[in-house]
Amino acid sequence: MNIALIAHDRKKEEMVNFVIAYEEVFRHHELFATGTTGTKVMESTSLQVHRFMSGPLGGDQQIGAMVARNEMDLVIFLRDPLMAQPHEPDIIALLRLCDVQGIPVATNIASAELLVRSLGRGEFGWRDLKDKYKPGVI
Ligand SMILES: O=C(CO)COP(=O)(O)O
Repeated sequence: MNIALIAHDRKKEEMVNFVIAYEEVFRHHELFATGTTGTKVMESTSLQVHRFMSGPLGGDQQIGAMVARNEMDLVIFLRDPLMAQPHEPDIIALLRLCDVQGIPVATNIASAELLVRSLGRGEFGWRDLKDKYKPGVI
């Protein structure tokens, strides 16, 4: 599965600790991240992460492009709900596209944990049918 990891600055330590805790699950998947988040994850784990640009410079939009093509299977986006971001429109756009495509997205650590445990149990097999599933078409 293709997994996106994104964390705002005050959530980066939480993201790194989370990825360390579930490293054995993440090891079996392709990881993508915004620039700084990806760097911090790679510095603290043995995982390889495809890094896009930093979020404020367009990284959220680059991940959004994969989401729009239904190429991302899970998005973990630890947002900072207490600090305004200069690229807020990009953030909203990314989350909107997750809803357009029906892609699982976690914006806090509790939801992330539930989704990653589900992933570890092999419960994301339905994503293999993604080419057959067209959003908005019943
Ligand atoms: O700003 C971000 C997401 O909106 C995160 O970007 P970085 O991982 O580059 O800090």
